Amino acid sequence: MQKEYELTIGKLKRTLPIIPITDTAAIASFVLLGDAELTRYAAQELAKRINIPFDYLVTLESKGIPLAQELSMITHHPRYFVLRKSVKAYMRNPIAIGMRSITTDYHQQLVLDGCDAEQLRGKRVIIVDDVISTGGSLASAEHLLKKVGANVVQRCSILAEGRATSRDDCVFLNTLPMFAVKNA
Ligand SMILES: O=P(O)(O)OC[C@H]1O[C@H](OP(=O)(O)OP(=O)(O)O)[C@H](O)[C@@H]1O
Ligand SMILES: Nc1ncnc2[nH]cnc12
Repeated sequence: MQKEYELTIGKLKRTLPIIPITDTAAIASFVLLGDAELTRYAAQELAKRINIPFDYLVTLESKGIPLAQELSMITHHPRYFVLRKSVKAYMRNPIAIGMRSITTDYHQQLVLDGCDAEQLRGKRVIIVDDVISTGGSLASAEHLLKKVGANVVQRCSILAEGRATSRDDCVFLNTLPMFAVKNA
């Protein structure tokens, strides 16, 4: 099996290791955390593609957080919200729903602090994440936001992977293929 994948995002290039995630499938591992240069550049490029007025960006713990931070500042929206993957003791009236994503083989949850939910009610929000793959994380985020009365007006990510590459309801900067594990 191929060991690495050469990713280009505009003027930047990264070499991603190809990592098996099941007996039959592998992904090019795109870990944004720690890559400040790519985070800022991707946020600048996504900002150019946001084509609708909005009140808040919303992202998912964890790899979406630095991207949402940069994008919030670039678009002059100093407050953004993070959907967490566990309930924390400091949350007030947390609201949780189930979630599945391609990188995690167990059922996870997505959690919104109740105070954040109050602020999001009736607002126009854009969901931002680093990668959309099965769409499971995005679907759960959207479900949770609708449940609290927020209006999702756009979805954006740096990359669309596998089946998400044909989605026309998300803005993304490039695509990532999935890989077959040959000796499966
Ligand atoms: O479309 P999906 O199949 O749901 O995959 C996309 C999700 O997977 C990644 O998160 P991950 O679950 O790896 O968690 P992490 O960001 O906390 O590492 C990524 O940041 C997305 O949120
Ligand atoms: N290729 C990838 N790398 C890291 N996290 C991911 N989540 C979904 N696809 C991913």
